[in-house]
Amino acid sequence: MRTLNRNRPIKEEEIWTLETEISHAEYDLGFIIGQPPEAGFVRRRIANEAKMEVMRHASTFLHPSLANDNGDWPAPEYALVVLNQHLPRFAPLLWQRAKLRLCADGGANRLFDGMPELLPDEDPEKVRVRYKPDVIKGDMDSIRSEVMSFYSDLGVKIVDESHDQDTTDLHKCINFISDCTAFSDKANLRVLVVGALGGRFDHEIGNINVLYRFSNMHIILLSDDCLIYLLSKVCHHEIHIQSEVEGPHCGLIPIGSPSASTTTTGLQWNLDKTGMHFGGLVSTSNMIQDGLITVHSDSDLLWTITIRKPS
Ligand SMILES: Nc1ncnc2c1ncn2[C@@H]1O[C@H](COP(=O)(O)OP(=O)(O)OP(=O)(O)O)[C@@H](O)[C@H]1O
Ligand SMILES: Cc1ncc(C[n+]2csc(CCO)c2C)c(N)n1
Repeated sequence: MRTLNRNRPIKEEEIWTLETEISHAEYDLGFIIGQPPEAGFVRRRIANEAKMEVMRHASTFLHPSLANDNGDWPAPEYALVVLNQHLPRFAPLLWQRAKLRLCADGGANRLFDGMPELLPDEDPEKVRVRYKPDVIKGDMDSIRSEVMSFYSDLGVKIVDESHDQDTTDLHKCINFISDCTAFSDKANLRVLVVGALGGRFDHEIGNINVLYRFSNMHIILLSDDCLIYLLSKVCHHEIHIQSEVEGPHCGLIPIGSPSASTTTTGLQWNLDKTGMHFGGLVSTSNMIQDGLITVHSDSDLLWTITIRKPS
């Protein structure tokens, strides 16, 4: 291979040749055994893709008996954030699974009012004491005073950040979880956010923005009807469908930036190195066809899937 003379500018055709030589070297090293000898830069991309990590996703937290069953992979740990919207019917299940529980400001009202409604056979006061959050955090303009007093009397940590009017209450809660040392391995932490979808569109977009702002964390936004999370372009993704609790409708949305190439398997309408952008193709009303969905893309994508209603 030639060496470059760094004292003179490199011409475009020379870069191309250099790329091809690098690709040949990688090809010879066996990164891409079996690939046809196409143009060098194509081989190099394939080589890079072959080295990408696979991230595995499974909504076992919604399954009544499977919360920690993640196959051969390490069991996930959960944190729960309750937002200021109607509490979903599966909130008690997620609560039981979570190691850390937060309410974002008015989310505390929803917990206070909603848990006794979801458990109507029990004494409301006992339910409220049992479902006591670890932290209530936000700018505190929505929590009712009696709710604040009730939880502070129980020793709940209350973090008033009313001085910050530039980040949302959800953002403030995720900051708390991000700084929390209670989790042994943040890579196995899943942050479940209930009440995140439906309702006010600006809030929904603010919640989705938090997925991008904290793209190094695994945050799952939930409503009664569906869940969404971000599939980062730096990994290949395996989504293990929990068909008793989720599906069949799903979508892949290039919300942050367009994708020039996305490839999927396991869907009714798969993509094969297909581009997606707003104003062009976005994958909505797609359907699960297989228990395993794979996705790889040159762009971050939102994955969404419906949550089944109890029959
Ligand atoms: N209608 C809604 N749709 C989606 N998310 C919501 C909705 N209402 C509230 N939230 C979420 O719950 C969090 C707490 O909401 P709350 O009503 O207590 O405060 P807010 O003053 O409306 O929100 P913020 O202070 O974050 O702007 C919000 O940060 C947001 O993430
Ligand atoms: C450009 C811009 N738009 C809106 C807000 C207002 N805002 C954003 S997040 C938030 C919630 C605080 O809990 C509020 C009031 C801002 N600061 N900057």
